[in-house]
Amino acid sequence: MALSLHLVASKTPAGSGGGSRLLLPQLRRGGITLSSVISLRRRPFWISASSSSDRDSTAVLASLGYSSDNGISGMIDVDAVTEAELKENGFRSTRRTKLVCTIGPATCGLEQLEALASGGMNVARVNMCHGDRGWHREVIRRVRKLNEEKGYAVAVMMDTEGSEIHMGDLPSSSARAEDGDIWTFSVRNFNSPPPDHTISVNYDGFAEDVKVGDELLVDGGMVRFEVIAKIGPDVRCRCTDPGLLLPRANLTFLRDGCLVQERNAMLPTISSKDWLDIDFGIAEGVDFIAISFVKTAEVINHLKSYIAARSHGSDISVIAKIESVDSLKNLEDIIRASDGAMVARGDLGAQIPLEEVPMAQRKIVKLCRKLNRPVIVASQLLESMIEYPTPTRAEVADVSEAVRQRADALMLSGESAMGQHPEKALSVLRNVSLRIEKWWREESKHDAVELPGIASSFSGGVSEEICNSAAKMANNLGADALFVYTKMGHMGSLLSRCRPDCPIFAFTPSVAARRRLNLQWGLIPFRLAYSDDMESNLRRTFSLLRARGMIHSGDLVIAVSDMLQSVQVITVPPEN
Ligand SMILES: Nc1ncnc2c1ncn2[C@@H]1O[C@H](COP(=O)(O)OP(=O)(O)OP(=O)(O)O)[C@@H](O)[C@H]1O
Ligand SMILES: CC(=O)C(=O)O
Ligand SMILES: [K+]
Ligand SMILES: [Mg+2]
Repeated sequence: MALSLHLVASKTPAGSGGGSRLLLPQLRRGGITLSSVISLRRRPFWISASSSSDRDSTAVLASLGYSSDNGISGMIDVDAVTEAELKENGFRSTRRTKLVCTIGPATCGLEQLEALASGGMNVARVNMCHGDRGWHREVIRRVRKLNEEKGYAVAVMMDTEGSEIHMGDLPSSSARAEDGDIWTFSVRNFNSPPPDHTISVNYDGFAEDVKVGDELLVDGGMVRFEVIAKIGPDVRCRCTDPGLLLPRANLTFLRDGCLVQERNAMLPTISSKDWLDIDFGIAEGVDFIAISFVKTAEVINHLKSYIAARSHGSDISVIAKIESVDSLKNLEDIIRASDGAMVARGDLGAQIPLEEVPMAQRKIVKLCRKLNRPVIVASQLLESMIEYPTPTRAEVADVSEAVRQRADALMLSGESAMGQHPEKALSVLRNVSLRIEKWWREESKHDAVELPGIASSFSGGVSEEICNSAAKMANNLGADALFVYTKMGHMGSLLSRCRPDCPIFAFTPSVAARRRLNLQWGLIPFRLAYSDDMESNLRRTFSLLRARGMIHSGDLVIAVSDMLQSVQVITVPPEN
């Protein structure tokens, strides 16, 4: 199909020498209202520029159809935190890295949830390993209630238990294993809490699978035991690396220093309990389902068909947790099949040598960016803050590195679920993200990451090219913001993938798409009904955002739309 492009300068400001791209920033600073439209296929490409006296700009706006209302009216939805941040700091310095908080006993109350929401939590995660469905239902409903009543836009992620081996509940919230202590790991069913120094294990084959001499790792090696005897359903172990035992902690075992994996192959990635949890998640309308211990792309495809059949049009994103050797082997296929990925460093560090985890993280983050899937870096980012009010310098360096790698999101686990300082931990993530992002921009480190074409259709290819060009234009012109009108969020994600210097305002008519966009780097999602008349959309958006003090006349905006597949460069006009 031939694309014909026409360039028409509709009006040239006196003395400006025309509307060349390099002149655009000067034109703007010189008080010139300038707009250009590049439209592929359905419209000619044209650029117009005018001086910014009110009358002239009004004339240009009128020529753009700005004065005609197309009948769509109503409000724009933006969350309370974003609005406050935009007003306070101006939108250039809004946070680009998104934050996920695991909700547990320390944060499940309405007030605590609100403190996290107002502290910048973009996604609340509930881990189905812990608590019962009633508990999780209550948390999800509280988050929704806060969204509805207080104007937050926190998305909900449900994380499946998976069928890996883990410990059962403990008589209290934690127990300490000391060096040389003898503990019994048992597959017996205990009706009440197990006796002292005894831990129940969820997998019936456990006692058969382990051998005397094996090393048993709790939580990826936070505590270690040596198997010293097997007596029927009981496995007696001696503690070799002391530490804290937490309820439902994951168990792995090593034989001659190597991970024992046979049993993994026997168990399904999604257990029968997980399927019930997934039904629960669909019924509660969660935004993301994170699948633990993914081994292949098939399981993701299967789950996505299942969700499509059951969720009646509502769209739930499936996040693949990369936390096993198998998932690393099939990484690209898994990420292609999923809607996003999580670098689940906790369990990953139990399956591969710890010193390999940073490389795996980097590889996963890069690949997700290439394939345009949001990626979350998770586990132990601020582990010491479970207990202490300030992080270690090493933890801050770790968070900085994830931000520098431009991961879409960072996640708190125990720090927010059961720690002493959930809000402080969140504020550390927020402050470090802001600082490192600012540093990155000051250094003007435009990414050298090569973004391969990923579209499977011509139209998809056009969207991709438009977003790549728009992001580049925004960087080169020093634009204040990118605007993207995106029905399902796809164009929004393509822009996010470019990691441009300016923030991306994403307008979508869908409440669910808006919440999902919350997981993606640099996107500020708004809900807005819009028409296929871009000029009118822009006029409305400008007036709605200007009225709320979120943009100002004179700001340079690059607008992209998925309906027209167009790019427009426009200066926010003065109020009429
Ligand atoms: N709903 C909950 N109820 C009680 N404790 C919880 C809950 N959610 C989390 N926790 C506590 O917080 C700790 C960290 O939570 P998180 O969900 O990140 O566990 P994890 O073991 O790292 O994740 P995963 O099980 O997915 O590998 C858990 O070990 C548990 O002690
Ligand atoms: C988050 C998670 O599942 C892990 O790190 O293992
Ligand atoms: K889990
Ligand atoms: Mg895990």
